[in-house]
Amino acid sequence: MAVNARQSAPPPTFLGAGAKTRKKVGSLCSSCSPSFGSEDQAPEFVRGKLLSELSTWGIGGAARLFVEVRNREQLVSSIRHCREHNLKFLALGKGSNCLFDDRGFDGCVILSRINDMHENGCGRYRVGSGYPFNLLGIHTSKQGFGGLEFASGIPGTVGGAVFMNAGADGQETIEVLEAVEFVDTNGQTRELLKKQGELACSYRKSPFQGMPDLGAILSATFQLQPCPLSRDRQRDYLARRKQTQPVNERSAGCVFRNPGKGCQSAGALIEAVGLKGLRIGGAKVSELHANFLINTGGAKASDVLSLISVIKDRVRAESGIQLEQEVRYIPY
Ligand SMILES: NC(=O)C1=CN([C@@H]2O[C@H](COP(=O)(O)OP(=O)(O)OC[C@H]3O[C@@H](n4cnc5c(N)ncnc54)[C@H](OP(=O)(O)O)[C@@H]3O)[C@@H](O)[C@H]2O)C=CC1
Ligand SMILES: C=C(O[C@H]1[C@H](O)[C@@H](CO)O[C@H](OP(=O)(O)OP(=O)(O)OC[C@H]2O[C@@H](n3ccc(=O)[nH]c3=O)[C@H](O)[C@@H]2O)[C@@H]1NC(C)=O)C(=O)O
Repeated sequence: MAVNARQSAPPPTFLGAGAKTRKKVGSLCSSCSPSFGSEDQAPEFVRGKLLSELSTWGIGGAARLFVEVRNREQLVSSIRHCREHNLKFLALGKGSNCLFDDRGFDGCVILSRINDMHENGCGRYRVGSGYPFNLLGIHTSKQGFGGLEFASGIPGTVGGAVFMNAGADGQETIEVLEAVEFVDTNGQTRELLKKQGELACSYRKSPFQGMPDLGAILSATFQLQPCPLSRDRQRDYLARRKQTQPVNERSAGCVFRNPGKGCQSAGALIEAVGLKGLRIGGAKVSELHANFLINTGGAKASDVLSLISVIKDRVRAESGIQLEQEVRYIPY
């Protein structure tokens, strides 16, 4: 699935010539960063950041512009800045579900590192979009609250998990999600509430995918229930994951969605057509779990895309099933 970055438009003129090296190009202009307490808090835009450093696959060329935001004001201001300069942008978490193009991204990558957490002691957690999802799974399970045990092995952020409606081990993010706060492309903050029916999700789908005026997710509120078995369950899920998935290799988790009821899982289908271990360039189908494609070193996005194409063709030819990608390909 190719992803359209938000607000496709010509690059801004203030950037000057593209640089190969990481180089600061300046902070937000004063007209679009009204709410900072001090200059020190203004996010710094960096030119030429290598996206291979920001994706679990370790693949991708340079971003035209990159900014890391650590609080809501910085995120809102960064989005307003992109809008004012007609700059396309995308929001990024841990890059565990993205395939960046070998040429990079001709826009601004906004990395959320908004890590605040507020808990009420009764299973309600309001967490910033950059909070690591795996840590949230461990933290909540240790505190005896159930519902996010599955998260402890997921290498993404809260923002990415909400956006993808992450799931594993029979649990899904939506089941315990109460509210999501986001900023739209005009820089306005808004909230969607589950009790109002505004968070309808299905398998790996959330209302945020395809939302035309989504800027970026700011925070999510989860309501969990007391569960004495939560910590044991979380440990069991993690142990099983380590046995069945190549967790120590460079991947982006499962590449294909499972086809659905009555069908085998995508991994089983790929194994059945004999493609485990198939290699194109530096990319390889995992020997442990065939729905994982590994960067064995120096893999290009084009290697991964070729492997995806071969897998789809072979599975369709031999089983009649059309596999669909779960990972998001981000074109230049
Ligand atoms: N079940 C499993 O074992 C695994 C699951 N995963 C899944 O992948 C997810 C990836 O998380 P993560 O690595 O953080 O995501 P990524 O950084 O890979 O981003 C994936 C997409 O999510 C969107 N996104 C990320 N953060 C935000 C945000 N703050 N606001 C709005 N959109 C956002 C972006 O959409 P856009 O491009 O439109 O801006 C982006 O393309 C996990 O949470 C999980 O769902 C990954 C690995 C293993
Ligand atoms: C990895 C991801 O999520 C994973 C999640 O971690 C696990 C655990 O709950 O369940 C899903 O995998 P999955 O359907 O392959 O689950 P598994 O339990 O590993 O395998 C299902 C069945 O397929 C078989 N299988 C799996 C892989 C393989 O190479 N060969 C094979 O035969 C397994 O033996 C099992 O009988 C999610 N994948 C999808 C696409 O839904 C991800 O989202 O990135």
